[in-house]
Amino acid sequence: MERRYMPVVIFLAAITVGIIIMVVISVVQNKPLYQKYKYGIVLDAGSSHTSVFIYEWPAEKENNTGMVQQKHTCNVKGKGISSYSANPQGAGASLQECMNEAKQKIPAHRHPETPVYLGATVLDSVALSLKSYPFSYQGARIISGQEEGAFGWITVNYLSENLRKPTGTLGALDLGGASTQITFVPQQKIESSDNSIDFRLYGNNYHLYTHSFLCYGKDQALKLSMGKKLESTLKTDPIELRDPCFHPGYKVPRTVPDVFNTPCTKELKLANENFLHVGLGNWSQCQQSIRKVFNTSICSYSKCSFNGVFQPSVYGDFGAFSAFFFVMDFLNLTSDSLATTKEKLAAYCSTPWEKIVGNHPKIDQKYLSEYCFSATYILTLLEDGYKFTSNNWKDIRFIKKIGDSDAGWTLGYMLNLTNMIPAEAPDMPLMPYGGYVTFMFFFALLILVLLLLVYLYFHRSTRTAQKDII
Ligand SMILES: Nc1ccn([C@@H]2O[C@H](COP(=O)(O)OP(=O)(O)OP(=O)(O)O)[C@@H](O)[C@H]2O)c(=O)n1
Ligand SMILES: [Ca+2]
Repeated sequence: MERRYMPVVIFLAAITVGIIIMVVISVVQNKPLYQKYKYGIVLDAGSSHTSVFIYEWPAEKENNTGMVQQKHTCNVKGKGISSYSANPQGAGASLQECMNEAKQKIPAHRHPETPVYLGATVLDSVALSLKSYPFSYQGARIISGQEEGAFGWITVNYLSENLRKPTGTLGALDLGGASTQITFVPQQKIESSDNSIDFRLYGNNYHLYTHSFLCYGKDQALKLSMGKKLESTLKTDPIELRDPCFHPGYKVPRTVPDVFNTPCTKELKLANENFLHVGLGNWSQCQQSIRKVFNTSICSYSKCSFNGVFQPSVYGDFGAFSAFFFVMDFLNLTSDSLATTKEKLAAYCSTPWEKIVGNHPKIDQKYLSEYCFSATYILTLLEDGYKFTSNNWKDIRFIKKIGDSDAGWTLGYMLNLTNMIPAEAPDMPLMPYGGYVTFMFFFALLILVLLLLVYLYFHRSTRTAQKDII
C-alpha cells in the first residue's frame, strides 16, 4: 500500500469504528429496560367458591395489551367465603393458605406495592383478615352483575389482544353457581339503558350490551327447576319427585327446605318435608321442564331473551367460560354441532346412574349427578334464552383459559382499577426493538459498503490517472 493512501485509510477506518460505536451505543441505549415485574392480587368470592388470582406484568410495558398474565391461582378450600355468613371469622381464616402462597409467589420487596382487590359477594371479616397481609389492600367491593359481565368481556378481549386491533371482539358468556352473564357488541340499537355500558379503550369506543341474570347460575337454576317440579307433584305424590333430568336408578332422599333455602325460589310450605328425588333420565322431558324456568312470553321491547329482558340478536364469536366450560368439557361437548350435542346429551342422560358412577368413581357424586341437568340447562339457556341457533352454535367457544390466564371477570376488574387499559392508545415505538436492531445493523452495513465503494473508486481513479501520466 503506497504511503500517500495512508491518510485515506486512516480516515475510512476512523469512520468505520465511529459507525460501529454509534450503532452499538444506540442499540444498547434503546434496549427496553424491563424492570422487574409488578403484581396484582384479585380474590373472586363467588357463590360456590373463592379463588385468589395473582397477576404479573413487566412494569415497563404495563400499558400494552396482553402483557398482564396470570402467574398463579389458588382455590380456597371448602365452599368459599360466601358460605361463612354464619361464621364470619372463619371466612378470614380460610384465606390463610392461599394468601401465604401469594406471599411465596410474589418477591417480598414487591409486597407493599402489590394491590389486593376483593370482589363479588363478600364479608367484612374478610377485609380485616386481608389487611393483616403485607400487601396493599384496596378494599372489598360487591361487584354488580353488570360489572361482572363487562369485566369478563374485557378479560377475554384483552387476552385475545382484540383491544388494539380494529378487528371484531369476542362476546363473553359467564355461568356461575348463582348468576350468569352475557356481554357482547351488538349490531343493533340497545333499547334499555340498564343493558348498555360504554368503554373507551386504547382509543376505541365500545358500546356493549350486557345483562346478568341473578338466580340463573347453574346451582340456583337447579333449585328453580326442582321447586317448580315440587310445586306440581308433591301435592299429588308427597313421597317422590320423579325428575327426568337425573339418571334412571338415581334415588336420593331430600327435604323441601333443601330446595327452597334460597331467595331465588319463593317459599313453599308443605306438610311433608321429606321426599325421594328419583331419576327418570328422559332428556326431552328434562328440556321441557327446564324451559319452565324461562318466561319467554313477556317482552316490551323489539326482542327479548327471557323474563322480559331486552336482548339484541347475538352477534360474532363468543367465549363461554366458568361453568359453561366445566360442564361441557366434562361431557366432551365443547366442539359438537347443536344437533350432535343434543343426541349425545340424550344418550348420556338416559344412562343408568350406577353406570355413570362406575365410569367416574373419583368424581364427587353431588357434582356427578347434576351434569345431565347442567348441560341441558346450558343448552336451553343458550338456545331458548339467548336465541343461539344451530347456525351460530359453532361461534361459541367453550374456554377455560386464554394463554395462561383464566377467562373470568377478575383480570378485567384489576386492569380497570389499575388503569392499565388507557382510554387513548399509548404511542407505539416506530418499530419493535428487534426490528430496530436489525435496521441499525443493515444501516451500518450499508454505510460501510458505500465507504468501501468510494475507497475502491477513489483508488482506481488515482491508479488510472497515474497510468495516463506514464
Ligand atoms: N371444576 C369445577 C368448578 C366449579 N364447578 C361448578 O360450576 C359452577 C360455577 O362455578 P363458579 O364459576 O366458580 O361459580 P361462582 O363464581 O361460585 O358463582 P357466581 O359467579 O354465580 O357467584 C358451580 O356450580 C360449581 O359447583 C364445576 O362443576 N367444576
Ligand atoms: Ca363467578
